[in-house]
Amino acid sequence: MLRIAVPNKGSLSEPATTMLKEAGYRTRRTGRELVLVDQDNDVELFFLRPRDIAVYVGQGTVHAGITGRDLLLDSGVEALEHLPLGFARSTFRFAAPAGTMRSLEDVVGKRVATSYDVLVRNYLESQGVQASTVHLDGAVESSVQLGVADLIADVVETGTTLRAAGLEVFGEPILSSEAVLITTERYRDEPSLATLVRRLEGVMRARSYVLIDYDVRMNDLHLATAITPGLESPTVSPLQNPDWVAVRAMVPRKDMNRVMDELYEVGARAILVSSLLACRL
Ligand SMILES: Nc1ncnc2c1ncn2[C@@H]1O[C@H](COP(=O)(O)OP(=O)(O)OP(=O)(O)O)[C@@H](O)[C@H]1O
Ligand SMILES: O=P(O)(O)OC[C@H]1O[C@H](OP(=O)(O)OP(=O)(O)O)[C@H](O)[C@@H]1O
Ligand SMILES: [Mg+2]
Repeated sequence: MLRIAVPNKGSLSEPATTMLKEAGYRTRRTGRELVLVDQDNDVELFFLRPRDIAVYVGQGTVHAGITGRDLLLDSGVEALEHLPLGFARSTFRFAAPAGTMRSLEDVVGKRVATSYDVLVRNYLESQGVQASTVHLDGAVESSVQLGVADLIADVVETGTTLRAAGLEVFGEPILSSEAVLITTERYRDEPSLATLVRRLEGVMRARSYVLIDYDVRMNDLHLATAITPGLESPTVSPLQNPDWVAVRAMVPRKDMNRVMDELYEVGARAILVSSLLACRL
């Protein structure tokens, strides 16, 4: 039975559970359930702290897990990033009181507060910068004002937390992070893991594509299908009126409105867009 570690708290927890649910797995009924056996899918889900997931996976006690790329790198564990999952996207950055620091050179000899000490120390070392780190569990943004550090290195999504603390990012991003499915060399080729991966990929595809249907005059078909080439080739079906055909194709969700405008321009009508529930391509 495939054992999968799932974040039980924090920013990763809810989207990870939603994604597994969309991939057809059972979800826990209460936040207190620690283990869930999903007999139908032959998997066991372990709800663990996001920070600990790389450790469990690295030890081989679970076959795979969902965590953040930043947490994986900070764990120092030799687990593999198997599949990026496209949610909980963030950057990991240095920040200091507005206007005080511009580049990495300004970090030399300073105290950097962070919850990700290993990640930060490795980065500083790779850049040849000598500085010390101060470990804090969270709310790192307050550390400068409270005098325990000169700058911070932390997760930044919208930047709202930084601004509220009077801080400003500087220098290059240390890392771009998102949720990732991790495993180890030992289990990477397990068939049951491949099934999980295919299902998660199916969810991501279903989220990033929409299905578009429209009718178009036979004479304009080549113009319309050039706009919606689909993945392999669009489906073209006859209509009762022999001058018209119906077309169905997949379109990237982000392009949906532009594609509808362009189709309308070339004479397509009855343009319908629907969401996909799941897909296997
Ligand atoms: N605002 C955010 N936007 C996107 N991802 C985030 C955000 N905050 C944290 N993350 C991601 O969540 C993971 C951190 O997990 P963590 O358990 O620390 O979540 P959390 O929301 O910080 O919860 P808590 O602080 O309550 O433990 C990291 O991969 C991090 O990049
Ligand atoms: O750029 P923003 O959109 O403001 O998001 C980034 C903030 O979100 C996370 O904090 P969280 O709420 O998890 O609190 P924590 O510091 O206690 O982990 C992260 O540690 C940043 O503080
Ligand atoms: Mg946090």
